[in-house]
Amino acid sequence: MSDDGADSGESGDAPSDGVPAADAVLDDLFATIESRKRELPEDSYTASLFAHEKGENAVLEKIGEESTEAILAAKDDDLEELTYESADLVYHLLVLLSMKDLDLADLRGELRDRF
Ligand SMILES: N=c1c2ncn([C@@H]3O[C@H](COP(=O)(O)OP(=O)(O)OP(=O)(O)O)[C@@H](O)[C@H]3O)c2ncn1[C@@H]1O[C@H](COP(=O)(O)O)[C@@H](O)[C@H]1O
Repeated sequence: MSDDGADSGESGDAPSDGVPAADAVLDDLFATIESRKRELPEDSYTASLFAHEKGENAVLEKIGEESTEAILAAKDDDLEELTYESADLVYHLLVLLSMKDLDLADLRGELRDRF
């Protein structure tokens, strides 16, 4: 996928305030993650995952934690918390895909092939 437009809401249908439209948010988030991987800015949490001394274990641990938190929220029927933890989980999964040089096209292709 293209790395252009990372962080600037340039997916074509973004509002002028730079926040991506809901249907573009995964693409814009992934473009931002790819940009952080490339540029490694010091103040970026995403960049800290790519540069972490634990290597990929840092993001794998976060995926484990966020999965557990999502499960606990579901067991509690706490839908707001489930949504919040699911967003944390998806974000960290996208970081993992990027770390492994996969992208949203790979994920979309796999899901589409299951229809
Ligand atoms: N979507 C996310 C995102 N989701 C989660 N996180 C971070 O993931 C970390 C999760 O930590 P924790 O497990 O402690 O979760 P918590 O929410 O703090 O607390 P609990 O889940 O334990 O209740 C926090 O530091 C969050 O800030 C994210 N950090 C960044 N992004 C996106 O990435 C973009 C770039 O961010 P930077 O790399 O920081 O510039 C941002 O603009 C966002 O769009």
